[in-house]
Amino acid sequence: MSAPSDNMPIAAAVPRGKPLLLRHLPYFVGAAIAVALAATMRFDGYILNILMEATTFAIAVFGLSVVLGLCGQINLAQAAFFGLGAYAVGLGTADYHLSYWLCLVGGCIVALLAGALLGMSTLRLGGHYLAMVTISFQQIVTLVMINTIWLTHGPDGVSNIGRPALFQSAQSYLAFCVAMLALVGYIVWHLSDTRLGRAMRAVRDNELAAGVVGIDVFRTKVSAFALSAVLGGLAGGLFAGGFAYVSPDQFSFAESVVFLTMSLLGGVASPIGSAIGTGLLILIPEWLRFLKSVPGLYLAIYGLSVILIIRYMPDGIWGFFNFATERWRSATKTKAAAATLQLKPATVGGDIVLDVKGLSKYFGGLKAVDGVDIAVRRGGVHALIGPNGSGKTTTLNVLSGLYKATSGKILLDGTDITNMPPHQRTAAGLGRTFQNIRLFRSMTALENVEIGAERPGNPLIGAGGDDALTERAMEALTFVGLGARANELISSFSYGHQRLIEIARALAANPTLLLLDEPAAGLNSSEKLELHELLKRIAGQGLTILIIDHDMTLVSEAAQHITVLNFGRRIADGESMAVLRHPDVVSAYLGTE
Ligand SMILES: Nc1ncnc2c1ncn2[C@@H]1O[C@H](COP(=O)(O)OP(=O)(O)OP(=O)(O)O)[C@@H](O)[C@H]1O
Repeated sequence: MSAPSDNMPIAAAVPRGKPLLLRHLPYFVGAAIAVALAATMRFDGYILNILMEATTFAIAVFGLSVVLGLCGQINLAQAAFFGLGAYAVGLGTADYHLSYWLCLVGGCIVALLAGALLGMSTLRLGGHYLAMVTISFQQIVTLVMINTIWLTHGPDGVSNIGRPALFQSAQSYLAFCVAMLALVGYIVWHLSDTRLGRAMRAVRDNELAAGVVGIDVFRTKVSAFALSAVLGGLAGGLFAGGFAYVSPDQFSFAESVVFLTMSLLGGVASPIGSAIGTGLLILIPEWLRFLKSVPGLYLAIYGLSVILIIRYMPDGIWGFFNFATERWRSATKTKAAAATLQLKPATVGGDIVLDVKGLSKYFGGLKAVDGVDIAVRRGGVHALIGPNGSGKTTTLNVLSGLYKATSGKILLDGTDITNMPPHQRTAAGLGRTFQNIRLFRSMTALENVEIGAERPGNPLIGAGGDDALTERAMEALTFVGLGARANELISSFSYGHQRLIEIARALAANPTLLLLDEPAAGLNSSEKLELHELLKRIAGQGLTILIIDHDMTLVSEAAQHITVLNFGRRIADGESMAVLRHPDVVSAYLGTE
């Protein structure tokens, strides 16, 4: 690993000195100029329509940058949510003569509810299943718009849609839409640095690890989906007021694909990318209009341009340029000293921190874990060993809630956690690392560890906010010797250092019990020595560790107590040296002469 020692005097930290609004002042100045230009420049009707379309579409595409870019969930029904907002304003103002504002808010609420319901019923599905469900929802909404003629006027659409009294002229309404775009853009841009935004990014990068560090994965996904839907609804409401006419063909599946293409083209991970993609997909057809005289040529060139951009810039145009400047920006972040990490594990229960009774996990007919008892004493290191396939990782997965136990009971510090989902177990004080490292790869080391520190119930963070979070994460990174590299992306760290970051992420959460799944796997001998030193320092602060490892030197030196599994059953348990000399262990695990 060769990590710098934990005595390194300096550690990098994100500057949070200036108040947020002051730091973002240039954004608001730029937005104010854009609104002023939209309100005062003289546009002809054609340009005004293009600008109105680009502005409202961009808000809907911002929704995709939340659900797809931040949270990694596909949504092929954004045009349906856009349509719900548009019809709420259209029908409300034209047929029922309601206030525009009431209809706009109503449309957002309808889209929000539809998004939340759709999300709640489908987000346990992943990947292509989710895509199919969103397509079906999109088709249902389109069919309702076409066929419920008594309500929607069917294919004829809704005309004479009203605008607010304050923005009656097309120009002033455009300025209002630009202001809304700037506001929504700011919220979406800032979202990724909030607790919810970090949770979304963690879910996108590694759903399993996100659950284990304390994030409620399902709730995070539903929130992202609902937020995306509400932005779709808002955009649709603004669009209806801008064009005074809506019809079902404007909100079809094809439009959802256009929204998706806009977000992918510009760079789905950022609202700036979404705005670039929207602008380009609206402008390219206008620029290529002169080609329409040759049948097919226009569409061929349009399609080819989009394919080329996506092929050579898979993260979109903004993602491409952003990546180029990322390393430079992380290198220029300011540095601040970090205090020494304090581990203050809770001590609610008695002498036994983890009490596992009769734990079983069957995969069909295979008894991977079969009636295992483990009692982990408070303080010190307890090892769980056994030959390959003996059930060690399965035991850890059942303990951390990734697998549901077939039978048995798990008590953590006196609390029964047997039926809790992973994030609740983390909140109860369980921390873990993985055999195959599971870090959030699009984030820096510091961001990864901040997410760990953020675990619900971490008494060391409390209401301390972002500064306390950063401080805690810096302390944990410095503790494992990587404080000076806090702002580097995960991809720039060696395998051994990534293991240390995973341990720092777990430590930042101040767990009651730390589960380490083969932390020495893939490390060379000097890295193993450093790991051993680290384990000693962790145990020295009173944190209890349950470790799985195949390295018998590490296990015998670090652990005071060992439990041995073979074919899913416990074959020995007790003080380390006695267990390692036990004849059953020698024959089953270490082999006989
Ligand atoms: N998700 C799963 N579905 C079916 N069988 C599984 C699953 N996970 C593990 N197993 C099986 O359960 C048994 C125990 O596997 P496990 O990974 O827990 O062993 P282990 O002791 O951790 O092994 P290793 O030291 O090689 O990591 C093995 O036979 C494995 O094939």
